Amino acid sequence: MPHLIAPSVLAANFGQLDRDVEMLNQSSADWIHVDVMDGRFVPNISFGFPVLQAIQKVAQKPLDVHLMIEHPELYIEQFREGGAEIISVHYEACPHLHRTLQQIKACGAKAGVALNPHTPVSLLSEVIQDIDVVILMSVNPGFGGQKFISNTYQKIRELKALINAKGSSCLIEIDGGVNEENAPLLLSAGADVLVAGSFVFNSQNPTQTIQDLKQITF
Ligand SMILES: O=C(CO)[C@H](O)[C@H](O)COP(=O)(O)O
Repeated sequence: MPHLIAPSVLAANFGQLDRDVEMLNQSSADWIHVDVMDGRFVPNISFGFPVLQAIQKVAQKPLDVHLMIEHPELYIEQFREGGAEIISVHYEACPHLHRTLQQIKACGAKAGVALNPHTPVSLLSEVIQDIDVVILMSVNPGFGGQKFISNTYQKIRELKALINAKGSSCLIEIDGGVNEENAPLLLSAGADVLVAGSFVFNSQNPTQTIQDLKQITF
């Protein structure tokens, strides 16, 4: 499967969100990554339902919603109604992860689980067959523009081995500090989806930057 690119609108210009989402529509982006932060699970607050709905009105690509929130199970249906096609919750925020994954699937979305940098992939061993996407955080969640954590390469290889061992079809998504230098290494380690925020939106030509990420061969 060719790899997927999911630009993160966390790094977009919120004063011109329509314009930036329209740029993503016209680009070779595959998904639109939407980071929801509650100021409790992570030390930052991004946005919630009204902004998601504003994105949904314009977006013509699947919305990949990454919930960096406590008690995500309280809001799954609302995020689905807001247009989320992929809903990812954090392993660290879900004491009843299996139940939360079933809840996400029951409302018709793809189910994702995100792991903080310190969380081992082996903890997913009993649920990997129930997961559509694992997000490996390659920065500590909460802020865009941080430095990539290089331990991620090893985690990708471990996760790939777990996926293969269990016969899962789960995708591996990498989120945080992705750029043109680490992207080929991430893909060769086994990543399927690359999230990129600052690298895309802070570039001179975001459309071209997305195209460059999409065309990486390794
Ligand atoms: O989940 C996130 C932050 O918690 C962002 O999606 C991630 O940091 C991407 O931004 P950048 O590419 O700027 O690192």
